[in-house]
Amino acid sequence: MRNPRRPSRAQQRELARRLGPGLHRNVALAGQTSFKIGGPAALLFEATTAEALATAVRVARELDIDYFLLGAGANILIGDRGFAGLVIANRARGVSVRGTFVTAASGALIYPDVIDTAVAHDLSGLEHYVGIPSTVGGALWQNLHFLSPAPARERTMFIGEVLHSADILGADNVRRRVDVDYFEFGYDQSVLHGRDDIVLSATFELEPGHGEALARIMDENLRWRAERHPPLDAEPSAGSIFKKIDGIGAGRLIDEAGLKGFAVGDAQISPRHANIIVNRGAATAAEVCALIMHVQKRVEATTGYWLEPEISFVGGFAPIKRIAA
Ligand SMILES: NC(=O)C1=CN([C@@H]2O[C@H](COP(=O)(O)OP(=O)(O)OC[C@H]3O[C@@H](n4cnc5c(N)ncnc54)[C@H](OP(=O)(O)O)[C@@H]3O)[C@@H](O)[C@H]2O)C=CC1
Ligand SMILES: C=C(O[C@H]1[C@H](O)[C@@H](CO)O[C@H](OP(=O)(O)OP(=O)(O)OC[C@H]2O[C@@H](n3ccc(=O)[nH]c3=O)[C@H](O)[C@@H]2O)[C@@H]1NC(C)=O)C(=O)O
Repeated sequence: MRNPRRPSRAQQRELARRLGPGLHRNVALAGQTSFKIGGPAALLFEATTAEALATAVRVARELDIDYFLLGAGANILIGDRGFAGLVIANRARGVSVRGTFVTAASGALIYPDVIDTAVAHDLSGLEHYVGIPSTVGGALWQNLHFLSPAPARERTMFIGEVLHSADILGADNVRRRVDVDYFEFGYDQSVLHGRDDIVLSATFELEPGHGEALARIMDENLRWRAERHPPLDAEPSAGSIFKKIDGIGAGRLIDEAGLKGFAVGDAQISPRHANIIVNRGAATAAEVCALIMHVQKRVEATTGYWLEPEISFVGGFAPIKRIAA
């Protein structure tokens, strides 16, 4: 994304008039991301319903104000200079059940909001994604995935497999209902990457399940994550930093390059998982970027592969100090 522009006074006045309460100025963003990094938002609007979310996006577009839609902030790095435009924080979290269909507002957390509701109704299909920080909108954006249940764990399961339909605000500012095919899901991929559509709510079609079997899958998956990933509460991160290449995990390549534990300031390649950068306390976005560039060069030199970041970079970034190779 290009550096966002600061809205003029006239744009800010009109925005405040049309959005009313819920619009705040100069809001710290670091605490609203899983990385705990990044400067402030010049303007932030809290959307607590799908209607408020649609209105905020529509108004920002009509007033030509740069905006960013913030989900759980689990897959982004916000620059140290923050976001000079409007951040729309998606806090629309309602979830409802009708038969085997679960409908959730796009700001609902996959876990616990949606999974706990589904499991309480003995519905199966979403329990695989337990413990992953993501809103429903973020999950559709990236086609959230996890391994199939133990012991086989023979394939990757995708949230697109259980999506029935979604309500979106199209890039043309028109609300419509679309079915699963609209999203053109792939691995870490959906139509949303290339189109300015906003997911307002999603409906999942699940299967009747059994409480014990669902609980077993959730326990095993939580244990799998706890054994491999640094704990988010103690070691803030944005999950996997780099994409897989030709089915090869970036973690393996970074590990082979001998970079586990390597740090730039407080940004460190997790000693536990080489594809995760952890914030040891006061890491800046500039340090994370310097570390990312260092990893790219070292991995290319040792393996021939060029790693592409999997996370999104949001807002304004201070100049990055290069690390000597
Ligand atoms: N598999 C795993 O173990 C893990 C996976 N993740 C992934 O990280 C993401 C975390 O989601 P979350 O924290 O909520 O997202 P974020 O707040 O991190 O935003 C990430 C991107 O999602 C897009 N987005 C968010 N909400 C919507 C929406 N309602 N409609 C359209 N696009 C939206 C935005 O794209 P844009 O800029 O185009 O508006 C944004 O750039 C998920 O995709 C999840 O799959 C994260 C950690 C671990
Ligand atoms: C954590 C995320 O998603 C995760 C998701 O939770 C799990 C389970 O489905 O599969 C992927 O992780 P992953 O652990 O397979 O990540 P990769 O970095 O690709 O590493 C996998 C490979 O590297 C090896 N590996 C990993 C870490 C390490 O320190 N050393 C090492 O050798 C593993 O043994 C494995 O062979 C997703 N990551 C990506 C980039 O696809 C995320 O998106 O943020």
